[in-house]
Amino acid sequence: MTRTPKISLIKGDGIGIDVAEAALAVTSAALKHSGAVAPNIQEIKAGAGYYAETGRDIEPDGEERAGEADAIFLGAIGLPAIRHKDGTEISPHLRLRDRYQLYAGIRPVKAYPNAPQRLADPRAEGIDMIILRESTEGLFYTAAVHNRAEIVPNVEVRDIMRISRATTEKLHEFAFQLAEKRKERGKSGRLTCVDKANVFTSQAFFRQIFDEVKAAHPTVETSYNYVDAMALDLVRKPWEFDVMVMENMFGDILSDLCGGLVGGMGMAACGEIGDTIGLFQPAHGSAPDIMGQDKANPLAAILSGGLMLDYIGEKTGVGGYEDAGALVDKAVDLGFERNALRPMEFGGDMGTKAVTETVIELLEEVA
Ligand SMILES: NC(=O)C1=CN([C@@H]2O[C@H](COP(=O)(O)OP(=O)(O)OC[C@H]3O[C@@H](n4cnc5c(N)ncnc54)[C@H](O)[C@@H]3O)[C@@H](O)[C@H]2O)C=CC1
Ligand SMILES: CC(C)CC(=O)C(=O)O
Repeated sequence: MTRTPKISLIKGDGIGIDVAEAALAVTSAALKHSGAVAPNIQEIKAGAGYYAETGRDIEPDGEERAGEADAIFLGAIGLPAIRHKDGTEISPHLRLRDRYQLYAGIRPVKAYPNAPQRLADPRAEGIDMIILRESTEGLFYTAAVHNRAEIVPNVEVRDIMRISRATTEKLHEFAFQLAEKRKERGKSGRLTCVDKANVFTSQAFFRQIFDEVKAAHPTVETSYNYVDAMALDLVRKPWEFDVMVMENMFGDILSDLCGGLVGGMGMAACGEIGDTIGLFQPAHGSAPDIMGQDKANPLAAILSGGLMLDYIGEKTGVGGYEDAGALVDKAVDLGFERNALRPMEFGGDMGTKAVTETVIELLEEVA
């Protein structure tokens, strides 16, 4: 008998709540079209709003329960007005990344027709690449939520850039396999190691492990870029890149730059994969400047939902999930081709609900 996949749902704060609901509506419609069994969804309360009410950033046992599912879906967490005494924000999702070792943060960057290309060069229309952001260590290793920084109150604070062999080997292996898969699908499959190996020993170690893993993947075309030059190249010739692998903080920053290249953060999907579970969320935050106004672009969340269906299908073998993930991508592709998806985020006339309803209608056509 087919088992029922389980999803842990954390809606979070601000527009995170709206886009998570949009992603659930779309994924549930896609699963119906592919004839798959509906997942069992268990909601977990967490976030800045929850902290303001209860003094906890996630409900009791929430971290453990999140990990009992096949996948976690998260809207966004944080509200700048709600902070800890040390000035940092509420971010229990960083503990989830750490606890479940979600080391491979996949962030697709794709230019769609009729969405704004921020670069005048016509080659920008072909942007289709992936940022692979290590998501458990690097400079986030001492994120305040982990309580690992070296602090001399009011005198000095040291955050640490941690690059471990165990995590970095897995990350680079994932990167090479991803590059190979993309080459099979007709992309260039070129893999760029983005680091700061000219200055930091930790980053030279990151590159050393890249070279070691490369030896087992001789057919993958590789290159190196220092992170500062990478920022330059993402503006002057992003079409030359396919998969870029980097430590956590570099990936955090460059993925916003890449979101900007293809329209805005409402286009920036994300899947954070570990050995036993994956967490899927849009790469953006709670966008307090537009929350409660039906202005958020839900497509980053919807595309992240598509990534989640694909992941659950591959992980559990339950029928219809991978097909449903592909349907979500097809519906979004068709919507942009036809100019039927016009999010307010880039000057369109469609709010969160209208974009979501349109994707659901398009699913009927592509199914
Ligand atoms: N993974 C997460 O949960 C993240 C949470 N945050 C938190 O979110 C809060 C706001 O952070 P910001 O730095 O303002 O980043 P943000 O990503 O929430 O917003 C940056 C800009 O992009 C716009 N934007 C973001 N998503 C959008 C969407 N789907 N549709 C249309 N416009 C969108 C916002 O309106 C804003 O102008 C903070 O509390 C921050 O800590 C920030 C980034 C990631
Ligand atoms: C608010 C942060 C915890 C979110 C962030 O920057 C991230 O996605 O890593």
